[in-house]
Amino acid sequence: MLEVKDVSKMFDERRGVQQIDFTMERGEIVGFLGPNGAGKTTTMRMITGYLNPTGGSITIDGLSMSEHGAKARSKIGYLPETPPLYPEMTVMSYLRFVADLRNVPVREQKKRINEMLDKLGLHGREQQLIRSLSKGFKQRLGLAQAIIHKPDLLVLDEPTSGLDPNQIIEIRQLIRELGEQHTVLLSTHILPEVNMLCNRVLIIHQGQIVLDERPDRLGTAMGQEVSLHLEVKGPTESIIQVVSALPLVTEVQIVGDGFQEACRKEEVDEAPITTMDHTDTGLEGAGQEADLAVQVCVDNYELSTSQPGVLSPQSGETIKLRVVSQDHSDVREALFYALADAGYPLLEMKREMTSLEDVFTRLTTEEDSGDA
Ligand SMILES: Nc1ncnc2c1ncn2[C@@H]1O[C@H](COP(=O)(O)OP(=O)(O)OP(=O)(O)O)[C@@H](O)[C@H]1O
Repeated sequence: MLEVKDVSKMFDERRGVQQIDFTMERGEIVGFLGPNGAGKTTTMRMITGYLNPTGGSITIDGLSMSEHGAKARSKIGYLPETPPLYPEMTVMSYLRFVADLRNVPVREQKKRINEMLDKLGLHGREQQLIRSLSKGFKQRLGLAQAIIHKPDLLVLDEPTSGLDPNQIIEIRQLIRELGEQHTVLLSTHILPEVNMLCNRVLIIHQGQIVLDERPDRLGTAMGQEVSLHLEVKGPTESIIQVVSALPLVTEVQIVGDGFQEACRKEEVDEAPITTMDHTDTGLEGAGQEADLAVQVCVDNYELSTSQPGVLSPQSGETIKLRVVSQDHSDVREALFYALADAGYPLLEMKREMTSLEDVFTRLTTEEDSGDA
């Protein structure tokens, strides 16, 4: 529904945005992140038609912003960083004013304004002067002016900035609800807000998009392995055999206390992490005999899993494993059933996620290099 293609806006040689390229599909809530001065507001102002790009094209629902500006703008609602409110107007007179401005048909205006009062919790404040509203209520009114004409795309520039924690929760809830009916582009400096609200994240740095990814795939995008952490009850070797026999499992590590305990029993030097590589077992399908060419490596000490009893914690003991799968495939169900079938209770399983904070810091603190 939105296509931003090769869009640039240079204010001078250094400042502005260069060759921004991304699309948004209907129903998406996209978080737009970047350090101060990265180019978020400039990009949003071009998308909403407030600023003309120096190059590239912006299309909304097939309508080019440069050729069909008014029609394209009618499909967009925009809440700038500072809501465009008139302090001397009452809430009601302001809503009438923006309904006119946004060409809401006169016969529909009363109903539409009522919907806005309902949706944004503004009932009872119709006659209040805008200047006497709290910041949270001003933001609600700002959202009302952005959606009064039922736009397809909602562009929100730091909508929770400057609000107190309660107001932030309220506005986030409103954004979540609005996201059910509108496509939303949301800029923010609050990274957890993106995890809470968005199904995609764009990071802009020094005027260029440096990341476009789903929040749950950040690790993959950064070339990091996605791994599962398991806690399983039962004998170490047998559990390792069961887990490593799964065809898509490529690596198993024993982590944490269980293994240290097992090592001490055998008077092996303390080694909290072991690695078992299963990349080349030749397994092709589930249920096949596993050629357990698997070794548990502890520093220079190697233990073959085919020698039973070498690592055998007492019954009732649990082990913690880190499991990596081929091409980040989802092996959670397979692990669950394999361990259940083998009679080893799975006590915990969680995915190790790369945090948005890590990714943001890595992508936006690099020096201004030639290819930045
Ligand atoms: N009207 C303007 N004239 C000159 N330079 C400008 C203008 N507007 C923005 N800039 C510059 O363009 C760059 C991008 O600014 P922009 O406001 O888009 O960043 P931002 O990511 O929204 O930052 P913030 O998070 O601080 O709001 C900055 O270097 C800024 O100084």
